[in-house]
Amino acid sequence: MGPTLVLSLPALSWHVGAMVRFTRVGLRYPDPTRGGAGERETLRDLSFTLPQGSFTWLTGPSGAGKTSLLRLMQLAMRPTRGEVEVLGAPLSRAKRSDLPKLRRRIGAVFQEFRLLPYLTAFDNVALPLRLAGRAEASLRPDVAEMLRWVGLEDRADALPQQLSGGEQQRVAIARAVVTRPALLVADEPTGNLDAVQARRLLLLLAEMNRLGATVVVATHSQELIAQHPGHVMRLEGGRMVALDPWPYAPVEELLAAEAAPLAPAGAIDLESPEPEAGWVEEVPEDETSGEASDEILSDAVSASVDEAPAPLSPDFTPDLGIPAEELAPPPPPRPRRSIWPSARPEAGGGHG
Ligand SMILES: Nc1ncnc2c1ncn2[C@@H]1O[C@H](COP(=O)(O)OP(=O)(O)OP(=O)(O)O)[C@@H](O)[C@H]1O
Repeated sequence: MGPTLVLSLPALSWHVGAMVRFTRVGLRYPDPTRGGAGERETLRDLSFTLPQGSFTWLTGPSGAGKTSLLRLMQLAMRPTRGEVEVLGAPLSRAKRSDLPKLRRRIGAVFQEFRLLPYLTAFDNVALPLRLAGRAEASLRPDVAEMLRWVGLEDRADALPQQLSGGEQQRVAIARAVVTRPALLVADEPTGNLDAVQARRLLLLLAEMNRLGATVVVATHSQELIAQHPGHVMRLEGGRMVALDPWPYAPVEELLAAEAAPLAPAGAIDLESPEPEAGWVEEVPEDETSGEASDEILSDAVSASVDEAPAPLSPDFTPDLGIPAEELAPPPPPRPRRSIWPSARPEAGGGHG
């Protein structure tokens, strides 16, 4: 037998491109009682790169800054200092008008589910596809497929208020992934789920990753982390204290970042009213009213669906120790257009 070439997947991933790059990022929330000046930095001096196609667990104690970090990755707010680059676009140079387009390629699941209360589960999941202009006939099977994946096929007609917290969370997850985002960020996505549903969700995230999405999941659950290989980034007090198993930013890059001048807080060149440091442009808590919410939601959750995708792999059977009877079988292959890509986009060389 000839010599075997062993490639480090993280190294390979690095060469195919960065999905997320933070360079000396700091975040300080404005304190309205102090004229907008923040009391303390929530995130401090974060520098790392997440390669395309990687799967990263984000962990750390409550208040460490995990949600804040995910919101920066989702482009829901800008940092107080440093540079955030997502999907190849440096936020400091992005125009405000560019942000919705970028955000459409990012799927996000946060602890507040932000479902539209007047839409059924089906319509909540279908919304980003409709906003992206998908024809009704083609989107219906995809939405049904997603609802099956999250185990809610028989609750498609229920309104959010008729669903349990865990069911609402699963609708939010289905909505985040139905658009096949290039980057998927999830904040405690199993927080309201029982063990079986949590494992099903993990299968879904793993499948998304296998199909090319870069996935970042914040969780307190070491049990969840142990169930799926991924890189582990640990935050404490807004600082990164552990990067396992490989350094996210090459040394040369960190050194270059040290030498480069930092963008001062507030210097980001966005069109129209300059936001305050920690500016947040996101879906409001109260989404009880119509069109305006839809418009905002379109930025928050919709994604372009301009490629002809293939179905979830029918032979997808990751071994997570789940009894077969606990899992509904993955949907059978169908000779139709579906939401899933046939190959990893842009040669994503992930791992996981
Ligand atoms: N909008 C905000 N305004 C002011 N301070 C905030 C805001 N959001 C978060 N913080 C503060 O920033 C710090 C980090 O919060 P964050 O939610 O990012 O942490 P976390 O690690 O996700 O916590 P948890 O695990 O409890 O969800 C906390 O001290 C929190 O109080």
